[in-house]
Amino acid sequence: MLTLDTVTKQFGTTRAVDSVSLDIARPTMVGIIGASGAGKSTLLRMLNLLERPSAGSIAFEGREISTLKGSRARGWQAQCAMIFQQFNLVPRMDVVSNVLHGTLYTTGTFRALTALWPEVDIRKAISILERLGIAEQAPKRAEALSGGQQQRVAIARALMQDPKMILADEPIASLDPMNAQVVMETLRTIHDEDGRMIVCNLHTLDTARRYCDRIVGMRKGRVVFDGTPEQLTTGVARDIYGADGTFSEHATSTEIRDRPAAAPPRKAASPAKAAV
Ligand SMILES: Nc1ncnc2c1ncn2[C@@H]1O[C@H](COP(=O)(O)OP(=O)(O)OP(=O)(O)O)[C@@H](O)[C@H]1O
Repeated sequence: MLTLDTVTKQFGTTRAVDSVSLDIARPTMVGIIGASGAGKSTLLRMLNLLERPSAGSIAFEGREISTLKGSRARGWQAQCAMIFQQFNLVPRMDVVSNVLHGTLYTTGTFRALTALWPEVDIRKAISILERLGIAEQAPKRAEALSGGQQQRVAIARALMQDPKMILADEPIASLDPMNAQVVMETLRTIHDEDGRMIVCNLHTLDTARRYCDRIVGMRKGRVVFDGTPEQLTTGVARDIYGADGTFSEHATSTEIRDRPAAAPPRKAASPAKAAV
């Protein structure tokens, strides 16, 4: 499904991503972990063409995407929605218009400039907001919402694209533990219910273990771990982070492990499942 073959990204003398090869055979929830500067964001940004590889290839369903240009590149970006740590909403615009911006890859900017959204799109946007539990926020300005609500608006905007894959670059890094939990459960539910691939950069080990089927550990641009949550032991994590014996998992924890039993149904991760 998604195949990276010796993908490298060089910025001047910095090799941000170094010969990364990954094969993800079916929609999976993948977590990418690693210390700051390990290359996680650069890897994600290459997947949706915000950056181009210096070498190597990225193929989705057998089609090379890293060399796509113009409308073909935009077509791929529509299938490969991205959400960011800082939400990237238009703060003074109402929530539903922010969500409708998710259609721009397919409809062009004219709609946004004129705000002439087709009723069918408005209904779709509201139904996505309902699904994410924030429909009552639809008329409010985005800036009036909490961080967790804003990130759910960003997820709604991504879903408006009906993407095959959602890329999330540190989606909970700006959120408190409760909002982080809501956002991660939202992404997991979208994965479970819609069968969309989700690739998520995460700073916190407990979050990666809890929500992802497969975890990729990066260090200095290279993949140094690729396995299941169960295989991500403290010793392995210490290697990924290049830490010594004083390494404490607590330092990378969002402390959302002990949430009450209100979690949505979650597929159990298994070695067979993750080995894709
Ligand atoms: N546009 C750029 N120009 C030059 N160097 C860059 C650029 N983007 C990233 N880098 C460098 O590439 C390396 C990897 O950065 P990247 O942001 O991908 O790491 P990261 O693992 O996502 O880090 P963080 O968790 O802090 O976001 C770093 O050394 C960074 O300074």
